[in-house]
Amino acid sequence: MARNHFIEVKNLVKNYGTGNIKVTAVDNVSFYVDKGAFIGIMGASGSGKTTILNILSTIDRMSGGQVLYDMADISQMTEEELSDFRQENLGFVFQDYNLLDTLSIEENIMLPMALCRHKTSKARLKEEIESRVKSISETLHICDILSKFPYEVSGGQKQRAACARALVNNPKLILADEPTGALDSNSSAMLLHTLQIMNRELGATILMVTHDVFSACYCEKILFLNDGKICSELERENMDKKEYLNRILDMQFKIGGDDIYAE
Ligand SMILES: Nc1ncnc2c1ncn2[C@@H]1O[C@H](COP(=O)(O)OP(=O)(O)OP(=O)(O)O)[C@@H](O)[C@H]1O
Repeated sequence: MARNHFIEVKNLVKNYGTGNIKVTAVDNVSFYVDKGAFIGIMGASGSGKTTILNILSTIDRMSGGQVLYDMADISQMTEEELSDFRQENLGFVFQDYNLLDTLSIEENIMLPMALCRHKTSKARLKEEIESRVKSISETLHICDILSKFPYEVSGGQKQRAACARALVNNPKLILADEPTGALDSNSSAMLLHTLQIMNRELGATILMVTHDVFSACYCEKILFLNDGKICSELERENMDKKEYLNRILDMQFKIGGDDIYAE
């Protein structure tokens, strides 16, 4: 069944600085993300991956072009509208988890819902929050650590808690920036599996920046960036994992993405 374009990025430009010190971090980039897709962005350091993610997350403003979410142009929104938009539509997973050490895991997960300006009554909101935290924690297998504090749990558990927090508001889009960057291989695999559950079972659209080919294998499509431009795209289609992995490695080698072939 055909899916709707959920995000449309049209001729996106981002410049930092001015005059002689102007850096074009994103140079006329266009792409789309379908509802329910799991898309990866890869490219060498400095190629503009995080800048694109920051613009899509509305944290950073674009210099030119358009970003449409379900046809709504975010460049036309006021700060207040952007803040509501973020809270209602987006979930974030970063490399460094961003959990607050003074709150328990459960309180960390609840935070976005508590901050959301809900129209429901306080009693109803409490009920809603508790049932949502319970169901997400079950899905992500973290029920047994809810009362602990972030410093009392492992990196992988922290990252799953961060995923739960990203998902608690039922966001339409999860933006993940190097989510496995600080994890060992077991925790990485668990986190990627978690993202897959978010995508397949909970219906979230995912856009993930990664340097890691094994993480990229989880994406149905990968955009490769070079010097602020999309230089190539790769879709998994019917490829098996090994073939997909090899194609990603080849593409990285071609664009000089990482020193994976270095001696
Ligand atoms: N706030 C800023 N001010 C000036 N230049 C910036 C700023 N942020 C990013 N840049 C520049 O924009 C370019 C793209 O940076 P960006 O962080 O998006 O790359 P990246 O692909 O995410 O890199 P990495 O993989 O190392 O995180 C780089 O040349 C970077 O130096």
